[in-house]
Amino acid sequence: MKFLVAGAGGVGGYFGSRLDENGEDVTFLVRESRQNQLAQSGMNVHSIHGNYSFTPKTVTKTEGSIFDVVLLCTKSYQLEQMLQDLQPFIDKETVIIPLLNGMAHLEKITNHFSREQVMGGLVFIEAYLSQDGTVHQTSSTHRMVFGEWDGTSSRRAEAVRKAFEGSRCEVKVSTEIEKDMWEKYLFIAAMSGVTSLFSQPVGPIRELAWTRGYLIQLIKEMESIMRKSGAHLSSDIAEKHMKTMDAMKYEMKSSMLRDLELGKKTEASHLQGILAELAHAQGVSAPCLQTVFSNLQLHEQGF
Ligand SMILES: NC(=O)C1=CN([C@@H]2O[C@H](COP(=O)(O)OP(=O)(O)OC[C@H]3O[C@@H](n4cnc5c(N)ncnc54)[C@H](OP(=O)(O)O)[C@@H]3O)[C@@H](O)[C@H]2O)C=CC1
Ligand SMILES: CC(C)(CO)C(=O)C(=O)O
Repeated sequence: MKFLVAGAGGVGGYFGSRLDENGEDVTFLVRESRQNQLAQSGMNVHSIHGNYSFTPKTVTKTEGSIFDVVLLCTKSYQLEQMLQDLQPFIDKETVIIPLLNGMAHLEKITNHFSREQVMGGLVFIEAYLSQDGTVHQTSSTHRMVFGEWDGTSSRRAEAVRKAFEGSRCEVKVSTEIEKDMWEKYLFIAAMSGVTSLFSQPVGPIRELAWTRGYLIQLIKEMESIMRKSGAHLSSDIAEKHMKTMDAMKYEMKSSMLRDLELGKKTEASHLQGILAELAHAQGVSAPCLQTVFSNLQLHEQGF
């Protein structure tokens, strides 16, 4: 099975490297500057689950050949360019597994290719690239979840699962991938929202009564907006997410907060922005969400 990892950043670099370490045929679709960096220094993963370094196979958008599976690992604001760049590597048998946070990317991908070619996917991990191109992986959780929209256990899903079997990361096929994605979306939109608003990791926020209360209210607002839009979420999802945040390491940051600290663009429109639009369309007031999103918009405008 030939894997193409589209985007060799934190997520793509980590899961692609674990596949390579597991003896699979992995190639990274990168831009020229990352290709040069990888040719010179190799792919280096520094992880609490074990380091791994190797010389990866890379391609740029001009060097097309067909792949069996694409792990799509860009930021949401890079997606449209990536979908165009991916075209030469994909035929109708290729399966695409997007690992982005959120939900809004799905329509763009299925419009560009087709719904049959796309499975649902998500990751729970803290991973990022440092300046020298090293992939740092710092969370105890390093899980990828994916699956068919109708929940069936297809041959292609099983083949992907098998490729990861025995690797150092955790990979699971879900029978409810759409629900899993909405639930992760709720989690990350709230967690990235509060960590960015208060410029703090999750620890101090969950421990101060006022900020904890704010986080709980934000989750409730977002949950209600999602349910009104037709999302199926577990009845106790808010409590489950608070439990997860309580169990996270004190210093755990969202990738959005890390991006803000580096003055980088964020996925705010894709995560909180879409929810703010839905709230507006539903005619509901969502003051915590609006504050979180306004904060992110001000950052994007350079304030
Ligand atoms: N990092 C994390 O811990 C987690 C991230 N996620 C989600 O995963 C997704 C990816 O995040 P993350 O890995 O952190 O992002 P990164 O910015 O670390 O990685 C994205 C990579 O994609 C590359 N890229 C973008 N467009 C192209 C293109 N057209 N051709 C080739 N390469 C391209 C970028 O390269 P370049 O530098 O050249 O732009 C970059 O290396 C996001 O949606 C995020 O929300 C989910 C859970 C955890
Ligand atoms: C919170 C975390 C690390 C959990 O996977 C995440 O999804 C992100 O920061 O984008």
